Order: sequence, then C-alpha cells, then structure tokens
Amino acid sequence: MRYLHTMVRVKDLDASLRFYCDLLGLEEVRRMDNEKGRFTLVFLSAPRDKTRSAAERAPELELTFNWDPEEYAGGRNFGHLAYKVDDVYAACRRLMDGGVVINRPPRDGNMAFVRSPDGISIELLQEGEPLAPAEPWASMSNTGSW
Ligand SMILES: C[C@@H](O)C(=O)SC[C@H](NC(=O)CC[C@H](N)C(=O)O)C(=O)NCC(=O)O
Ligand code: NI
Repeated sequence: MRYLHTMVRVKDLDASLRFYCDLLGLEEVRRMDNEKGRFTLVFLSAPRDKTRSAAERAPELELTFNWDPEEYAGGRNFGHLAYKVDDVYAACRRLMDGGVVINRPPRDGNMAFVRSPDGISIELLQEGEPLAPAEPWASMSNTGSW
C-alpha cells in the first residue's frame, strides 16, 4: 500500500490555483472535467525532483471543484497539509506579497502556517538548521488560528 493524495474541495478554482501554484509553488500535473458529475479535478504536485517529468511525479494534492455551488462546513477534525520548504522566509514573503495572511509567522526561522482561500491550514517547515530571527517575521504576532 502507498499513500496517493489528499483531496480538498475548493469553491473558487482560479483563486485556489493562484494560491497553491503561483504563490505556494505546486505544479499542476493533470486535470479532468466530468460533464456528467459537473466537477473538475486538478492534481497538484510539489516540485521536488526536476529530473522527472511532472507526469512521473505522484500528485499529492487533488483539488475538487464542483461546478454547482455547495457549502463546505465543519471539518475541524482536519488539521493541515504540510510542505518542506528550502527557505521558510522566502516562501512566506512570496505568499505575503501575494496577499496571503501569515497566520503563524516563521519567528523561529523554522515553521509557519498560512491558510488556503478555503481555509485549509498549510504548514511550511524548513528542515535542518533554522534561520536566524529576521524582520518582519520576528516581530509579527500570530493571526487567527491554525
Ligand atoms: C480520481 C480520484 O482520485 C477521486 O478521488 S474521484 C472521487 C470522487 N470524486 C467526485 O465525485 C468529485 C465530485 C463530488 N461531487 C465530490 O465533491 O466529491 C468521489 O467519489 N468523491 C466522493 C468523496 O467522498 O470523495
Ligand atoms: Ni482522490
């Protein structure tokens, strides 16, 4: 058995692709439209191995966009999606410049939390030696919950 992916339902596919791809850095591997079911699936993968084509990489995140609006309530039992990043400060800077709120700033140079347009909590973890405290992160306080 091996892990395949996590599926999240999104209310605005364009806003979600801007967040997950343009700002977070994931790459779209494939997508499928289902006319009968009236939904679109988009599979995203973290670019970790440039030597393999996107099609060869396991897409670890599946976005489901239902064409007919639905309410997606509850789900507090779901925690977060976690990604290892090379530079947590650079990742947060790109997200913040793109208008994303940094719920838990990387004050310790190691871990940060942001939320997707649908409120999915995303952990950004820099493994190895944490970066030295730096502004604006060192003086930022937590925003909301994660
Ligand atoms: C392709 C494979 O990875 C899937 O997950 S397809 C699963 C299928 N998805 C849908 O039907 C999407 C539209 C549906 N309205 C929805 O919002 O899920 C499915 O069985 N979904 C049910 C589920 O609980 O995931
Ligand atoms: Ni799936």
